[in-house]
Amino acid sequence: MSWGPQALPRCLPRYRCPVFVLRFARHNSNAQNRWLARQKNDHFTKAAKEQNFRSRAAFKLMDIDDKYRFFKKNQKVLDLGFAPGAWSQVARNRIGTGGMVMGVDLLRCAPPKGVHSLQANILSKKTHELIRLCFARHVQLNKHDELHKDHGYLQHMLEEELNHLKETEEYKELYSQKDISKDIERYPVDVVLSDMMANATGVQSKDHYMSMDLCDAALIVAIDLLKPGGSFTCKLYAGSEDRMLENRLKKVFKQVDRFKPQASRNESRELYLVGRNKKKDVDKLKVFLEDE
Ligand SMILES: C[S@@+](CC[C@H](N)C(=O)[O-])C[C@H]1O[C@@H](n2cnc3c(N)ncnc32)[C@H](O)[C@@H]1O
Repeated sequence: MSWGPQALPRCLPRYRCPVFVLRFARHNSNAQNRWLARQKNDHFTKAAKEQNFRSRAAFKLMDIDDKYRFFKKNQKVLDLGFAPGAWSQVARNRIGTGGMVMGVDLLRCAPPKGVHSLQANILSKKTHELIRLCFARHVQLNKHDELHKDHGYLQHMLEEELNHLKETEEYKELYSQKDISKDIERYPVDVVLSDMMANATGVQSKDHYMSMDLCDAALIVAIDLLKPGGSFTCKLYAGSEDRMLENRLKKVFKQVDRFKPQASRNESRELYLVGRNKKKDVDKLKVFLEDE
């Protein structure tokens, strides 16, 4: 572990004073020790290990789906912020081998067996276009290693790939179509999941706003790609604007619920919004611009 100023959270000024750095390092390592001890004794962490899930987060999604039952066999599922991959494992198990799960994450992460993956930033519109093409089966993104070999971060390659795709007939057909009977390609996804979370700064309001931005990005993906009747689940870090987000969801889904899964720690400000039964012909501008 590095103890230099770069190890400090972003919320703190970059003090060069060695005494401050040492005190902070001691405080930080105490917090880490407490976190490790808590993880070691945690029932869900043990159960995740026993059941070969990549993290205890698997139990949150199982709990959510046990209550709202949105997974069905053979669905197409988009898992935003999938790394390390526990939610994708749960989705894969619940939809069976006839469906498709695609995970998207900023981080480089080999996906679980049977899951497609894309290393990209969901805040980029290009990522949304690639996801559509991938689900519409016009591109196969399961060539993870080739795509990532020489470029840790994929944005540059996504742009090249997208420029190339824009010249193909499939792309032109997909984006020029007006025929509503092609809904499968227009709205290729049955379930959108988002467990995205940026690195916490420890400043509550900042963490809340960062979480709101990620939820809004996930909601835009759902408006653009999720089929009518489809379902949506997103994690948020509670704060002053979560009711506004919930209201936006109500313009997109017929049923909207808040849920705190058992595996979510009581002291954590995280909670989940679940939207079911997506409405037809949702107007994005009305969702985001009209009075709440
Ligand atoms: C709590 S983890 C997700 C855990 C995952 N659901 C699981 O079950 O293993 C949150 C993830 O969101 C990702 N993330 C944060 N911001 C993102 C962004 N703008 N685009 C894509 N992924 C993002 C992070 O890299 C991180 O891997």
